[in-house]
Amino acid sequence: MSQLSSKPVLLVTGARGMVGRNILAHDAVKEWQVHAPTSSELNLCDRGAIDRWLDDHRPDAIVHCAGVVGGIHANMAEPVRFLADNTTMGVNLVSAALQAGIGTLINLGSSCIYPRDLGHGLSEDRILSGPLEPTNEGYALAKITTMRLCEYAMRENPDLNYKTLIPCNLYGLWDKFDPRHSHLVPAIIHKVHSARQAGLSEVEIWGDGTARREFMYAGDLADAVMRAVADPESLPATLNIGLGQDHSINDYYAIIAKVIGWDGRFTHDLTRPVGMKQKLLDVSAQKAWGWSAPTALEDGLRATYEFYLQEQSS
Ligand SMILES: NC(=O)C1=CN([C@@H]2O[C@H](COP(=O)(O)OP(=O)(O)OC[C@H]3O[C@@H](n4cnc5c(N)ncnc54)[C@H](OP(=O)(O)O)[C@@H]3O)[C@@H](O)[C@H]2O)C=CC1
Ligand SMILES: C[C@H]1O[C@H](OP(=O)(O)OP(=O)(O)OC[C@H]2O[C@@H](n3cnc4c(=O)[nH]c(N)nc43)[C@H](O)[C@@H]2O)[C@@H](O)[C@@H](O)C1=O
Repeated sequence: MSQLSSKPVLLVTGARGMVGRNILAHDAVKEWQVHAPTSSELNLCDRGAIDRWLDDHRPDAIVHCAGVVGGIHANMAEPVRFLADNTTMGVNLVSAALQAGIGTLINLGSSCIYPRDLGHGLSEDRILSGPLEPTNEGYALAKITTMRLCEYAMRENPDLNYKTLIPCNLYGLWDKFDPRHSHLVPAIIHKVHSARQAGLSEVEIWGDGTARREFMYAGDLADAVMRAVADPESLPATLNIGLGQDHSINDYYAIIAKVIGWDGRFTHDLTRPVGMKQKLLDVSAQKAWGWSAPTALEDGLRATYEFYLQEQSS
């Protein structure tokens, strides 16, 4: 507990990113004295910098949102960086937290850590039960390494709460709309909006559009994270955070076109990578934890498009 205030001290890494900014916008942060250093203020690839930061600020809890993150195109373009930087950040932070005696760390995994061929019913016990999806294998290996390090730390010291939340795909305010880095939803928003502005009647879909994805509103994940960090004892070591339902890529394009008000046609570029055909999380453990995501897809998409328009006009 910091001497300056009666509130517990919380470190949020990656706080300038989509999940981090949604966490900072969450009402529950007022219960904490929050520190949200940028990567230039605290480079998680520098273990010494983390040791010094933790010694100076003595946080009571850490939420780890930092990472090299991007869609299928970004993962395929930079496998070395996705593996090396994400592994280094995760191992540095968990090891430094251990050494500094930090009791609570909420780590963010990703549904891409599941075997590529399971499709649905992805329950936490299925991790490492089969080969990974090649298009994001490096990123998945980094996520699995950090998750396992948290579990091993708790095995050695049962008083620790180093817990991993495994979110499905995410979209929302402060997402990345640059096609070089974006995931599906921000990519569709950018492409369909640009087509409407340019008076184009066609938008191209990568692949045949039959792959399926489970996209959760990032503001809802932030709610799950803030509940987790306030009561880490209530969590299992690893917990899926998902919706329990998914849509096809074609559906996402059609729904977003309706939200934007564009009624053109779609074409399919079959030369583009499609990644996992499906990765629908099993949310039984999440239900037992007593949480579910409240935001309906169309409402979340509308809020995200409004944010995109504001960003475009600023
Ligand atoms: N987006 C998604 O669909 C999903 C994301 N996740 C996970 O959620 C977490 C957050 O993702 P998201 O918000 O989308 O990611 P973003 O790319 O939006 O944000 C990641 C942040 O990480 C920070 N960062 C990168 N490198 C370093 C470094 N060396 N040292 C310190 N900070 C660094 C960046 O900070 P700065 O801006 O200061 O450089 C950046 O803001 C990640 O762990 C991701 O794997 C899980 C499932 C789905
Ligand atoms: C979040 C999680 O999952 C990520 O993997 P992903 O789900 O495959 O990422 P994605 O959102 O970029 O693609 C979703 C699907 O959509 C199709 N698709 C169609 N048209 C566009 C399009 O225009 N852009 C993109 N990006 N995809 C498109 C695309 O072909 C694919 O089938 C990891 O990178 C990693 O970040 C991770 O942990």
